[in-house]
Amino acid sequence: MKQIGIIGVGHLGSAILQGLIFSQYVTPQDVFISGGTSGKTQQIAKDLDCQFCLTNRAVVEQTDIIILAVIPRILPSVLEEIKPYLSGNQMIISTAASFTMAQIQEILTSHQAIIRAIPNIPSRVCQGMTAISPAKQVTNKQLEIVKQLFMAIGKIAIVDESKLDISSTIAGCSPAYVALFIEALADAGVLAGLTREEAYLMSKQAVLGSASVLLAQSMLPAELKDGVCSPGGTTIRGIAQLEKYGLRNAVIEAVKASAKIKA
Ligand SMILES: NC(=O)C1=CN([C@@H]2O[C@H](COP(=O)(O)OP(=O)(O)OC[C@H]3O[C@@H](n4cnc5c(N)ncnc54)[C@H](OP(=O)(O)O)[C@@H]3O)[C@@H](O)[C@H]2O)C=CC1
Ligand SMILES: O=C(O)[C@@H]1CCC=N1
Repeated sequence: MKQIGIIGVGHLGSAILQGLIFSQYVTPQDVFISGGTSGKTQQIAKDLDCQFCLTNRAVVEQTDIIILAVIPRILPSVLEEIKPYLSGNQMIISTAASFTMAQIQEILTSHQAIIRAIPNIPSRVCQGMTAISPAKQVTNKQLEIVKQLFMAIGKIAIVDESKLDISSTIAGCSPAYVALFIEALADAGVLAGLTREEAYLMSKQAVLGSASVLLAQSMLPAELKDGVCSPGGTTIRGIAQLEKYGLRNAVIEAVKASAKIKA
């Protein structure tokens, strides 16, 4: 069993932590965590019965795999801080969006085992999606360990680093887009008289069920849409309004903005 470190236990770091424990990929006592100055990390360690470290150095000194889940602005200082304590066979996994492998390597210089992995918040309940891009120097054995780790908390895709920004948007940012859709759907239900509780249950379960049937039956979204739209029925009237108000274009523009695509 490997010891896992998580440096930065905010929204994403805590989702990875909970997912890894929930999946029984690790026992809580094999996870070492450190955070910022808010005191939240100590509380999380207490709640989940994992090991709280006062310093990032202490995490590095006790673990084999180190997951960095601090915001990109803080990442350079954290990399500088841990660099003197890294040994050759430790794996560094950076979850930072838009912080490139070259930028990490420039700071860590000789360290070889570096992986960029962009998971998402549903990892918390082992329904995550992680795009993984290893440095060229990462061995097959090391990559297999990283794959197993993220497969414990969801699905994975190994991609070239050139595809990591767009993967991070499609899977990493999209839970926020989907939450907006669910909220809007529920708002409409409340407008028509459902209670907030009824509206959220119905809209959340409809989105979950839709994604589940698409995945389970390898169904195309268009097939699901066509199947729901009865001839002359209620759904097609709603679809026409979604097209009128530009749902597709709004989503495409959102992705372009998140991924900084200029097309
Ligand atoms: N949120 C998401 O859905 C996703 C995020 N990511 C990436 O994950 C990373 C973290 O994002 P997110 O979780 O949203 O950010 P948060 O702000 O929620 O979490 C960052 C955490 O870093 C801690 N921290 C601050 N300074 C230090 C330090 N010097 N050493 C150790 N820990 C520190 C903070 O602790 P404290 O609270 O105590 O200050 C905080 O809990 C980013 O790089 C982002 O690009 C990638 C995919 C999805
Ligand atoms: O908003 C962000 O920058 C991070 C990266 C992907 C999802 N959240």
